[in-house]
Amino acid sequence: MIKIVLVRHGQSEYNEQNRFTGWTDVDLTERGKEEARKAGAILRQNKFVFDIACTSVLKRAIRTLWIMQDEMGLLWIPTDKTWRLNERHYGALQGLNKEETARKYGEEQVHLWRRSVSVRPPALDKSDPRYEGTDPKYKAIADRVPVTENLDDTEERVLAYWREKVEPSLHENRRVLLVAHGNTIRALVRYLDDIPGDGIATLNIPTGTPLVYELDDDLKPIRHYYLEEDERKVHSDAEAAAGAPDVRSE
Ligand SMILES: O=C(O)[C@@H](CO)OP(=O)(O)O
Repeated sequence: MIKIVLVRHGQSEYNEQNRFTGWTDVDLTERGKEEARKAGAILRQNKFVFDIACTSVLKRAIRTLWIMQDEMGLLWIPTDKTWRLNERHYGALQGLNKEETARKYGEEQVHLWRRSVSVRPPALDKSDPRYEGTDPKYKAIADRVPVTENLDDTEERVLAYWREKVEPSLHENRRVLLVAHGNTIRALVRYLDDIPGDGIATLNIPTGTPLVYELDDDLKPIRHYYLEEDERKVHSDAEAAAGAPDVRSE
C-alpha cells in the first residue's frame, strides 16, 4: 500500500487577519504552531513514519513541517523545498483584507478570484514593492516569478513537481510527507481525484490537519481521509465524494 500525507500549514498571520496571502511570506500564529504540533502528534500516535518531506519556500509551510518533524522525531529526514509548492499567487490582491475587498468589488467577484479555476486576480505590477521577482529566494526563476495565477496555473507547476519528484519517490516505496498550502493541495486533490471543471470550487482544505491518500501501484487513489486529534475522526469517503466543503480553514 502506497501512502502520502498532505498537510496545509497551520494558521498564518494573514489567515488570522483575513488577508489574501499568496506568495507573501508571513509566519504562523501561536495557534498555527499548535496546529502543527497536533498534526505531528496525531501522525506519531497513528504510527506514521516518513522517509522524505517536501514543502514550499514559504516560512508558514516550512515552520509547520519543522514543528511536525520535531514532534515525530523526524527532524533528520531529507527535506526538499520548492517554489513549485508555494501557495497560488494572488496578484495585486496580496495583503488586502478579504472582507473589505468583497465590499469594494462584490462577493461574487471575490468568490471568482478565490475559487474559479480559470479566473486570475488582477496582476501585481513588477514595480510594486510586493513583487517577489527581486527576492534572492527566487533568483533561479527570476524571469518566471508569477504576477498572478489561477488554479490551473498553480496546478501546472505543482504537477511538474509531483511527476518529477514525488511520483518517483513513491514508486521507490519512500514514505512522503508533503506540507504545503490550501490551493496547492486543492490542485493536487483535483488531479488525484480527477475532479472535473469547477468541481473543486467548494472544497477547502483545513489548516494543520493531515490528509492521508492511499494509492494503488499506478498511484491512483484507493481512498483518502483526514486524521484528526479530537476523536481521530475519519471523514468518510462518501462525505468527500459529495464535495462537502470543509470550512474550518479560517
Ligand atoms: O490567501 C490565500 O493565499 C489563500 C489561502 O489562505 O486564500 P483562499 O482561501 O482565498 O484561497
